[in-house]
Amino acid sequence: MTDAWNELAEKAEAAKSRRIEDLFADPERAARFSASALGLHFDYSKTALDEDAMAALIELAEAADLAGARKAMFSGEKINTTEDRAVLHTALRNLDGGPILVDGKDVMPEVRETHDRMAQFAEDVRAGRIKGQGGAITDVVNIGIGGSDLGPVMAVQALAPYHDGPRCHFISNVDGADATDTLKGLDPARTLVIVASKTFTTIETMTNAQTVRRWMAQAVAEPAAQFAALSTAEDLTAAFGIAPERVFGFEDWVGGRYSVWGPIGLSLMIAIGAERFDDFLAGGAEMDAHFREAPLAANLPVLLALTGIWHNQGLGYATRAVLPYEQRLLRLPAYLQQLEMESNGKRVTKGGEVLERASGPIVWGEPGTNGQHAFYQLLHQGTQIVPCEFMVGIEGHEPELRDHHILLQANCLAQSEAMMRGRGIEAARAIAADLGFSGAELERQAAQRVFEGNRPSVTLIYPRLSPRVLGQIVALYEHRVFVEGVILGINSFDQWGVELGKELAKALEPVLRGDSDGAGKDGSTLALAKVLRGS
Ligand SMILES: O=P(O)(O)OC[C@H]1O[C@](O)(CO)[C@@H](O)[C@@H]1O
Repeated sequence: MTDAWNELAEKAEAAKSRRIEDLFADPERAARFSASALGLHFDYSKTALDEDAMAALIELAEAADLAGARKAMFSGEKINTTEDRAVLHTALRNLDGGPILVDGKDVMPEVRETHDRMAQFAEDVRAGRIKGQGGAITDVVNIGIGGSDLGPVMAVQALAPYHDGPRCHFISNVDGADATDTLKGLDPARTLVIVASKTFTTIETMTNAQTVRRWMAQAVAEPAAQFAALSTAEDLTAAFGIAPERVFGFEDWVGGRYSVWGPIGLSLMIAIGAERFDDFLAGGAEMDAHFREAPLAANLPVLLALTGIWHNQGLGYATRAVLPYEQRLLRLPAYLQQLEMESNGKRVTKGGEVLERASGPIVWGEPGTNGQHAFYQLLHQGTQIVPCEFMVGIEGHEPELRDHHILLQANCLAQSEAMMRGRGIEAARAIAADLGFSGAELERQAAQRVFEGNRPSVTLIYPRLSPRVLGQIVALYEHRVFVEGVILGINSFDQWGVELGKELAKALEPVLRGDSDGAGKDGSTLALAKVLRGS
């Protein structure tokens, strides 16, 4: 691996003196630095990558035995080594596929059985065969956090044009404002509550679940009868009082941030129906097949990962902006934050050695065009370089508003063009002169209008954002994170970094209630607690 990393460092050093725009002297560059599959088109030509750098990146992937790691994941090996678990979210979308063995047992019959039970339940709710105590279900409230919230919330919003079921709402934050504002206006007697928690112990979710049950109890005789649960912990769902036929279980080989494909996706299934949910799964399965079969140099998740490695570990750019030009992908950046940062934000390798390089970028973003009127100023002229990932659909869902869509696409392309080309001092001077400035003032005004350019971006183009296309995109990003993790040598499937804060919060509760003096706590924490207690 060291040789491959050294090789990459050399290529990155060489690239620093290169202007991306100049690489387009090669008329074939856009074709050679892009790839298409399954109707998706990924363009990475507006980066400083050249053939040599690409070869070094592919070599890095090969040196990390990406092909072997991929095979291990898909075949149910326990690649989550700290928790001794297989990683098989791909099994949840393998409905038409063959057996997958974990500890010698085929997991597919149970996956299919749970999927079919979910589908029956979802369709019964949608058709009014499963009712609330005041009539047909009009609203569904999903209570969950992290992976038990972000996947469904992102997908439900992304697929709004396909909703024909009850309205879906989401409560995640332990801030009582979330439950209060979400429940306002809902009829408890016609609301289905889904408690989504892999562990069924997460404090935020359990606190919200108790609160919502009390809200429900004020209006109906049997509040628990209007609850369902999605969890691996069936003993705890029973203790909460949820009937077994309303519990949809899954195994520990589904990581929270990879769980939208199974029971955690129930709210999505109720919103869009079982058939369309299956299209979403089919899209994910198509991406799985592509990831397994396409050669590395034409493999979309691999290419996305390699451009990520190039920008973060190679060139040292600390953050990455995800910029979907699709308002319905409003929550995709938050979803990807968890997917990428909880998976790869690690300090040591699988073997426990401290990482020698950055473990992954800070991922952030907002839909365009809104972001253009907010933070793009820094992307264009700020002193830090932020590689951008643009996303845009060939078509929207509003054919009657085609003008809007063309404007959206034009803005998306204009931004990546502006980032790459910038605007030199001569052009800036001409603008200042046109505005009537001269002499020293002209120079001062012109300097403000210079864009250095040479800022890298990649662009993903997709057909209309249908359930199938969304499935492809989500699986694309999952595998991208996997590839990056393999190259870095880390375990992308545990999340020990979230534990310490949870433990400390538990210990601080009595301090904030005034039941403990917080002996052993630092001075700042005690002083802040005192201010919060108002004493
Ligand atoms: O589904 P659960 O067990 O409630 O966990 C919710 C989230 O909390 C985390 O464990 C992190 O705290 C995430 O990995 C997970 O998605």
